[in-house]
Amino acid sequence: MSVSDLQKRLAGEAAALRVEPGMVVGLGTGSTAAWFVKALAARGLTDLRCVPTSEKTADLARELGLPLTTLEDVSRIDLTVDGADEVGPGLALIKGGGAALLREKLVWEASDRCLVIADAAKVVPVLGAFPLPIEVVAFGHKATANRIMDVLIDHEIAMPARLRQADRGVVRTDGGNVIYDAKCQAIHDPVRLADDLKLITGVVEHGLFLDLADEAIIGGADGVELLTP
Ligand SMILES: O=C[C@H](O)[C@H](O)[C@H](O)COP(=O)(O)O
Repeated sequence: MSVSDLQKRLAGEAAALRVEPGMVVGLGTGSTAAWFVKALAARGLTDLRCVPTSEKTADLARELGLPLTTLEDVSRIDLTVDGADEVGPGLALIKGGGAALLREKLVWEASDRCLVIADAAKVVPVLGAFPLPIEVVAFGHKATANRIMDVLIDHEIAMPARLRQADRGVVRTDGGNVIYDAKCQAIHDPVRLADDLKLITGVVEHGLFLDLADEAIIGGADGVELLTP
């Protein structure tokens, strides 16, 4: 197992210990969240109800026997545990590397507590080295991308956002949208960028998760470290 996988696993296992019987739990998406899901299933807690943030996580949870529910069927979620692509100052995050940002944000915002789990390399002094995912409605997405570019230029970001592609063509999210990844290098004003992106018609969501994480468990060389905003 690679060093980063080991650190992701440590963080996921530590997070699973935070879950108590009877809780409604939000299950994040990605390789780190998958360690959490496996560790949670291994605890065999009773009366859990789990809200997955993607079809992929739902498949894994189902396979491991975790009881699933939906955001429509629960009024609140007690605790959501999820990974991140970057963890910046104040626990500002970039998420969406796995294309699950919209469902993730919906689940996070419905949660009483959000716990982010990551390996040490994800902790950064300034957000933006990881390309910022922006989820866009497929209809007219090139026109929307032009308007995204205008906003990026206003934020002194010169690189155009790129339509995310995979081996099988353009990536579609679980909701059928497409993703543009913006190489920002450094996001100096994440709050203003988040607001400006949300004002563009056709932008469904972006991967800036600001003021949402209550705590982070970071897996490192010497075990886990806890971070708070
Ligand atoms: O859309 C995916 C999510 O936001 C993931 O939580 C994020 O990309 C981190 O993934 P990983 O744990 O695989 O690095």
